[in-house]
Amino acid sequence: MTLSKTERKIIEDSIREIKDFPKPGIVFKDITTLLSDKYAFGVLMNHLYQRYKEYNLDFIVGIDARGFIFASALAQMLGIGFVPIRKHGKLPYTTIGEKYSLEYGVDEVEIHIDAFRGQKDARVLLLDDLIATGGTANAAATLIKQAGAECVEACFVVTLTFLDGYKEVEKKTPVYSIIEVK
Ligand SMILES: O=P(O)(O)OC[C@H]1O[C@H](OP(=O)(O)OP(=O)(O)O)[C@H](O)[C@@H]1O
Ligand SMILES: Nc1ncnc2[nH]cnc12
Repeated sequence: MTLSKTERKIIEDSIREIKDFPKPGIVFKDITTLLSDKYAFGVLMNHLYQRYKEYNLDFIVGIDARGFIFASALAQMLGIGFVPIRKHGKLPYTTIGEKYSLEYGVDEVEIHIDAFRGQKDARVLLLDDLIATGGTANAAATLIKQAGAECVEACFVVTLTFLDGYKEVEKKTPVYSIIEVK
């Protein structure tokens, strides 16, 4: 299920760019303007539905916080479960954690140990709004495996291809990007 040039442009044009946020030199891709545009959000979610309905998925995993929006919506459309990967200290039950590098220092994401409800080799899609350095997505893919599931693909609405983050994730799992920023 391919996305037409027109559909891709509708999605691309709906994402606002904020220069120098959160710090000088960063061009922040603001997806709030995509979400509030019912047409663009619909084009995106319909494309994701058409693509992933054939994947025989069991769960969609979303990453805290922007990833939750797309992942939970898609899980409902596909009629399957949603699983959150959260920043350290936010999940209430027993967790597995994975540290990753940021520009300065380290951070950690976590998943509930029973996130996939005991289902052996559950087929999982990892979905996030954006991949930059790949630290977050890499850690998330590791956690999915450690929690006993198979990450069949990692999908990003926006991939910053001028950074190599996505290449690291591709070593573990296929990567699918809607918008590539060169
Ligand atoms: O590829 P990376 O360099 O790891 O960066 C990508 C991550 O950064 C953003 O989340 P952020 O941590 O800013 O959290 P938020 O969704 O709560 O804003 C984005 O939503 C990704 O999850
Ligand atoms: N340029 C960017 N825009 C939005 N979210 C980001 N997360 C990391 N880099 C980002």
